[in-house]
Parts: sequence; C-alpha cells; structure tokens
Amino acid sequence: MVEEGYKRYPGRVFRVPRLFGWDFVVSGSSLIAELASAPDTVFSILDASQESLAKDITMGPEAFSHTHLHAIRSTLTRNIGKCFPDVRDEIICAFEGNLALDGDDWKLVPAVPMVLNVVARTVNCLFVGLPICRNQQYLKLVVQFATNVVMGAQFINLLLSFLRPFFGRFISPRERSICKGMKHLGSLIEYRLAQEEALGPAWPGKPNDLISWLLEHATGDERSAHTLVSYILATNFAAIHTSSTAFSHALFDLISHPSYILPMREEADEAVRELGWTKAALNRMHKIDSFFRESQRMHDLGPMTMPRKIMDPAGFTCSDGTHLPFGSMVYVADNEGHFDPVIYENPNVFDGFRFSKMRELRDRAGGIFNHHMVTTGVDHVSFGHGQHACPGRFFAATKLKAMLAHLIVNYDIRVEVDGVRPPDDIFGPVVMPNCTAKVWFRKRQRGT
Ligand code: HEM
Repeated sequence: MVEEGYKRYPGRVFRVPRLFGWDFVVSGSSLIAELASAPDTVFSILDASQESLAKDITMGPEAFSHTHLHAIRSTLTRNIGKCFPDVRDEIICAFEGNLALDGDDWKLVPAVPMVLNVVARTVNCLFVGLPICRNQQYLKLVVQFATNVVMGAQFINLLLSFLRPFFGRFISPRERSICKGMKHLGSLIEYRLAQEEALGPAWPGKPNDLISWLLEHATGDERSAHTLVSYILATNFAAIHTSSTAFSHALFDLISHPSYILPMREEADEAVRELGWTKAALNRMHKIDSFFRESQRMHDLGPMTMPRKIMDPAGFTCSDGTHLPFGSMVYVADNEGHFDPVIYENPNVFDGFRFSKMRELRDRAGGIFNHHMVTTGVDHVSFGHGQHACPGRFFAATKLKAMLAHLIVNYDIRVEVDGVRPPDDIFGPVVMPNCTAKVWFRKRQRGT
C-alpha cells in the first residue's frame, strides 16, 4: 500500500489506513528534509513513541530523555575505539559458544536466534560488562523486553486514553523487568553510586561502560539503581533487535551471493595483517561497509520509518500544500529513495560493492565520499535522518562490521538451499529476516 502511495503521489504526502484512523506518509527528498529538520515542537519523535509504544507506561518517562540520548550520542560514541578490544573478545567468544562447531565438519545452525544472542552479548559487553553480559537469564530479559514492550503497548492502546495511566501499569512489562534487572545490576549500580559518593566521579578503577556514562549525565532522582536499570533496558530495546535484524539480513545476502565472500575476506585479512584487530582496521574495510549499506538499502525494518506526531495545535502545512492535522502521525516512505532509479543504477539488483565502487571513483577524483554505512540522507534513512538520526549508529556499524569480518575470516559459510535467499517474514508493516532459516557453518579451511 505504501509503495502504491509513493508511486501514485511521488514527492507528495499520502495517507494509509490504520485500525482507528489514518497515518500520513511523506515521500520525496524535499518533504523528507522538512520532516527531518523540523523542531520537536512541530514534529515530535517522543510523542510518536508515546502514541505507538505507550512509551511512558511501557518504558518509563526517563527512556530517551535528554540524559539518556546525551550519554549515547556523546560518551558512548566517544568510547567505541577504547572499548573495541573488549567488544572484539566478546564477538569471538559469542560466535564460538553459539556455533559450537565440532572439528572441521559443516553444521547447520538456525541463523536468527544465533545472531540475536551474539548481538545481545556484544552490546551488553559495552553496556554492563563481564560477567553479566554472558548471563543467559540477563540476556533473556533484555531480548524479551523489546517484545514485551511492543505487545504490552498493543493492549494498552486498546484502552480508552484516560484509563491508560492507571490500568496500563498492570499490563506494562516495565516494573516486572526492572525488578528482574535489579537482581542482576542492582548491587553493582549501588556500589558505583557509593564509590562516586566517597571518592568523586573519577574514582580509581571506575569501569568504562554505559552505567558509568549514564552516571556522568544523570542528576537528582535519575541517580538511583531503579532509574539506571530502566535506562539500560531502554537502550537494549533500541539496540538489540535493530542490530540483529541488520546482521541477519546481511548474512542472508552473503550466503545467497557467495561470490562476495572472497573479496571481503581478502580485504579483512589484509587490514588485520597491517593494523591488527582494531577499529582502524575496520575503517579500512570499505567493501564490508558498502555491503552492509547495500543490505540495509534493500532490507530495512519496514516500509514506513521516522515516526513523528504533529504537535502544533494549528497542525502543519507541508510545502506541497498538504495540511496535516494536530495530533496525527506522520512517517517517511522508506523504500522510495532506497529504490529510486534516478539515484541508484539497477535499484532492484543487490550490488554489495555499489558504495565502495562509488568511494573509489570519488577518491580518484579527490572528492569527499559520504556514502559510509553511518551516513544518513533523505535518500538513505535506515538510521533515520536529521536531528533524531540514530545516535547509536556509530557503535552499531562498528560491532556489525567487526562481527561480519570475524565471521568471514574464521568460518566458511554456505546457504541451506543453493541460490535461495530465505524469504523475509512480514508482520503487517514490519519486515523481519526469516526467523527459522538455517545456515551452514564450518571452521575456515586454510587455503580458502
Ligand atoms: C543496525 C542497528 C540500528 C538501526 C537500523 C537503528 C535504527 C534507528 C532508527 C531508524 C531510529 C529512528 C530515527 C528517526 O526517527 O529519525 C533510531 C533511533 C534511535 N536509536 Fe537506533 N538503530 C540501530 C542501533 C542502535 C543502537 C546500537 C543504539 C544504542 C546504542 C540505538 C539507539 C537509538 C536511540 C536512543 C534512538 C532514539 C533517538 C532519538 O530519539 O533522538 N540504535 N535508530
């Protein structure tokens, strides 16, 4: 329906039905730029998540607050390079543990659950550190939290709005999940708070993780174990399923186009030989970067992205003259730019090195290349665009590229059925990688 909308009304706004009303969808670069640059008083992302996810009830008012976003956008991003050796160690152990290969034999492994576990361990290595990031009960909690929030919100939104704050609490997973989270993190956070109280914010031996980075920004009531656990659950909500979806799609693209394995393996081998397993080596892996960007271009989270709610009581009139009423929900048509033949040659064909080839051309012409995996634009909205573009994308890109490089350097990979990419699972407006597909793995045979 969204595809039909942007084909019938290119560069315009159109509407699609939902259960009790309509959603608006904008298409075309100038309208997308308008939405991406408008202030929160006009288009609000927080009120949109309140509307679709009952955010304040399911995740709490602190989730995605200024403190939360600031800790991710500035401190987490600044520390990616420093924390990279730990992230890399976790990637090695997580793949080893999940694949559990025996000798040199091939093994058929359900891909999505394996990727989900590796991602959850890897992100939590940065968020809460060892040994909690390997605790299976904790991992189950943070992985299921996202599903419980989405399901809980669906039920809460069926209630009349004035009943939601009271009855929503009984449906919401929030307090139950914080209570479970406190069992894993409570005493650790209390210890950190006590150390800061006694020795100041830069106490010797202070760990470099999300708990410390949140404490750097948190003030007043935010400095409690309860609120910090809530922040950590919300960060996992934003990080785990998005990253594991992106990696699973890239893995399915790789096995269905195996000719990409060798050039990416050679690129990774060479970078690592020269620079070791470092973030600097990852920055050299242009082909892997391009492969992910192409995979995201073709397989995003769904046809509608960047949800916003109209906050101005007078509504908003777009530059094409369409009036969007106060309180309505607006989205961006994701695939329009991603499959635009004016922007991308043969947009329906997977070309894993599309962006690295563009980078080479630009380099030769002495220009500045801006089609990195983390670069957002009106024609590439996998991480959103504008002031609310995903603040975790620098970490996401680093860990996803490190995971893929590790996989192709150390393992041979093969599709289950030759030439067949596992078909996506489609749930209404949400598109997910096939959750039952299996992939063959074996230890890399030297000489390949
Ligand atoms: C491949 C992985 C990821 C994808 C595809 C992704 C995608 C997105 C998208 C599409 C948005 C909405 C942007 C908008 O509406 O303009 C977003 C927002 C956000 N993401 Fe990500 N994300 C990923 C990983 C992460 C990670 C690892 C973190 C945390 C470390 C994170 C934290 C956030 C936060 C906090 C927001 C809300 C930003 C705001 O309200 O201003 N994401 N992400």
